[in-house]
Amino acid sequence: MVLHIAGLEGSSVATTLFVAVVVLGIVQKIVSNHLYNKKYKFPPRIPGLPIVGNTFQLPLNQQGPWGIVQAKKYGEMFTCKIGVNTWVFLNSSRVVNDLMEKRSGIYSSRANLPMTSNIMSGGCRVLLMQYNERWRAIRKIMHTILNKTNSPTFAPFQDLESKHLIYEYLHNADKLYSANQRFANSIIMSVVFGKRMELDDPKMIELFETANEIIAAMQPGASIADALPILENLPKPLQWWRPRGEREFQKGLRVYRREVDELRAKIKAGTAKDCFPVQLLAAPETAKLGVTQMLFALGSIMEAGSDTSRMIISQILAAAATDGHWVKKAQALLDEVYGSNAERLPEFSDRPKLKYITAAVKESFRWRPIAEIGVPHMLTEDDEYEGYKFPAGTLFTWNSFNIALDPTEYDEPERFWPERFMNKDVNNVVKGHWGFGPGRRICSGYNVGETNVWIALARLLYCFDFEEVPGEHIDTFTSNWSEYRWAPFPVRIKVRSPKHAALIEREGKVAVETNY
Ligand code: HEM
Repeated sequence: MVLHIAGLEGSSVATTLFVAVVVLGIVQKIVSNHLYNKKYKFPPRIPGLPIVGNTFQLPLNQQGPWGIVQAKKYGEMFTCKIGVNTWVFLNSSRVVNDLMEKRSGIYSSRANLPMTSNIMSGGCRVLLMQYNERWRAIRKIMHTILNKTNSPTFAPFQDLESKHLIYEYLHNADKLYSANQRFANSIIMSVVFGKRMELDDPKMIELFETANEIIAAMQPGASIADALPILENLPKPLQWWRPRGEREFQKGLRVYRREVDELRAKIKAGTAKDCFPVQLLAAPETAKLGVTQMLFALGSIMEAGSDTSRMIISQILAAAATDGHWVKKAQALLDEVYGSNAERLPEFSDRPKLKYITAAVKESFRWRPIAEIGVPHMLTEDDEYEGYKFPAGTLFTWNSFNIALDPTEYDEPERFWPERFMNKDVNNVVKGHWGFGPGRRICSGYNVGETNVWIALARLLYCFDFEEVPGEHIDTFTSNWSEYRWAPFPVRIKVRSPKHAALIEREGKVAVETNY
């Protein structure tokens, strides 16, 4: 027997080891499941298959509509099993508020993702980190860049880039998806690295590719190692998913490091000001956390800061083209403040007079949430709620699409209807919707995201009308907002008058020609 094993090919040994690990895992799971079911009590479960549970029932795309169907069937909460994890979906604001918001001290960690977090991100991507000291240190650093008191740092870049944006809409309307990307990316690159981005810049495309790789890998069932973390105990050479993960990690690191190196070279040549990354990399925290961690912190800001704002702007265009009633109202208000003969562009300083625009921006965070079924948070201690008993390690997510489109939560929820946010909380960016997530894991960049979208929307609506292309209806439930290589939907854009066109030329040209 010993001789026989010694004589086997390497691949047979791998298979034997793999089968042994899986069988051991299954036996262990059956025993622990029995004890677990006796001790804990969960909301209704979606029936699934043995071992894999509901892993392959959750679609990779269009998860929002799936979440709605399940919530209709099972009520305010339901449970499913994805990989080895138990997920509880929270389907109303009431339960999200009670658990993920009010008890966020214990509802704020993340699942163990051996592939996506440990290998592809080297454990350094803030979005995927467990709730621990490292996460706190990185959130603190991000806060110093992204907090509201830093708005004056962002405002001049948002002003410049949104002028550039309307210029692109006037001259390159067929590439507006690319213009939206450039706008969002260039703001964050200007603040963090002191440089602007060009339309279709290959470096920007590479950044979007890195971000998209991670989002795809995070989807439940996308990676066997994340679905069955026990596989991470296999010897490294037998982890067949590892080389791909390590390649992705190196690619991300190269993309982030390139920006820092470029900046350092400019500083050495005296062509750039000292700015945030250089101070950060020289700071004592960096020595503690390591250079790779700091590069990933900067990378996360670049990725998260660009992708989200451009998707929301895309959604607003779709909302404007498919339902013009709110556009007319917004344009009437903009005309009241700036005149209908296009003498000057909307400005941040007029925000108090433009509450309807602020409400429209809030509505864009609610309307078709980009994190369709939320982003799961892991419970770190056993907890009890309304007769249920949850063990530490359970994942909780806010069923975002379902809540946003539930008529018991919002009147006429399918409509893009800014009026719903015309109340005393209009200026509270996060109140009244879950677009930025709940509790302590709430999006770090919501102030920057909100102001990006605000200035873009005010200027786009003042200057342009948006219409559907005849015969090509935009389906706002199924459009792929994350598409960055081509337009996610067809839309017709018309400048409102020759005077508006002249204003865009005047202001936009200067912006396009500004270089630093
Ligand atoms: C404009 C629209 C934006 C939307 C709709 C959005 C949405 C979200 C959501 C849903 C999460 C997950 C929250 C959770 O797990 O509870 C998140 C996390 C995050 N967002 Fe945003 N975001 C936006 C803009 C931004 C911007 C502009 C930045 C940075 C410049 C940013 C940086 C981050 C980071 C770093 C995290 C990870 C937080 C953590 O896990 O601790 N986001 N965002």
